[in-house]
Amino acid sequence: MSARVLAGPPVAAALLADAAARASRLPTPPNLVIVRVGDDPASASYVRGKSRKAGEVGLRSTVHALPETTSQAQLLALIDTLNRDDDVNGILVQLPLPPQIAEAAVLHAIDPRKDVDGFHPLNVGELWAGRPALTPCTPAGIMYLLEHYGIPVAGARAVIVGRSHLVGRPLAALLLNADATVTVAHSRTRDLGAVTREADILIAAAGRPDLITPEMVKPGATVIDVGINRVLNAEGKGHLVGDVHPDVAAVAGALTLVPGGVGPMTVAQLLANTVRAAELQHAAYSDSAQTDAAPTDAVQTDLGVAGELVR
Ligand SMILES: Nc1nc(=O)c2c([nH]1)NC[C@@H]1CN(c3ccc(C(=O)N[C@@H](CCC(=O)O)C(=O)O)cc3)C=[N+]21
Repeated sequence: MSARVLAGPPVAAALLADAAARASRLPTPPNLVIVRVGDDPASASYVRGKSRKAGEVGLRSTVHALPETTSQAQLLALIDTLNRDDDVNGILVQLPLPPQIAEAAVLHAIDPRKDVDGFHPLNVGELWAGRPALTPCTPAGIMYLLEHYGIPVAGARAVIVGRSHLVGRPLAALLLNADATVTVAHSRTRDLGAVTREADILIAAAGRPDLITPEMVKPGATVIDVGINRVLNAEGKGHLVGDVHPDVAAVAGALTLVPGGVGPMTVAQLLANTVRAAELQHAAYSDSAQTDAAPTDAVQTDLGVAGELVR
């Protein structure tokens, strides 16, 4: 292997340390609520990881594990309760959802100020308008990783393979906002290799093992592997592989591995987003407490109320 390995865990640790420091400056530890529907073991395992990390950096977190048979109305009712609860700063509904629940209805229902996944259409729109507030965790984590390792983005040719709402689309917006020249390729792209060979930064986010082979990579390029594919090895044991063939390491200048690359960044960014959401909520409340405060004798009362709501 000749490529430099862009390891995720140490960078995730830096992001988490920053989130923990910011959390400690808030009047109360930020509170993340994770909702998971059904019993997909992978989902359960990711959610456990997110919740454990939250505790490690001084955040509060609660997991609601709902049965596979949960109706859309039941899930929307829970989201409504969480939206109204001032003690909840962030809400994440783990995807995918069972077929009786329309994903779009759920993502529309989450209060955009508590949308730590950045999937609400308001946050998606702000991102594409270049005014991001809460941005999707995997793409934001990738941007942090690139910056941490000093990979130049402005002016670079970036090619993303995959156009999902979780990764490909929002990452295209973030790279564009950071002045890259962005191409989004997908399953219908003609001559994929010709497109990917243009990339200074190649992002594989298609969910297909070994999709990116060495001849598809420009020598010296940075390759970011977002694939999370569970495959069986010769002994029938399950393990995790990305979308990038291992031999790409001989051609690329730098690359991430799976596991140990983008995954840990996703979790760290989720907690950073939760702290960000809490900061924005507290700031919005202090602003309105200042502007709404009536002069003279009413001030004391308003501050008292503020003190109570902010906790
Ligand atoms: N609303 C929502 N938001 C998400 O952010 C979201 C989601 N739904 N659904 C599923 C995907 C997947 N995802 C991962 C998070 C961490 C790792 C991770 O930590 N991976 C470790 C290995 C974990 C292992 O060994 O299983 C690594 O790559 O090193 C992977 C995948 C978040 N997702």
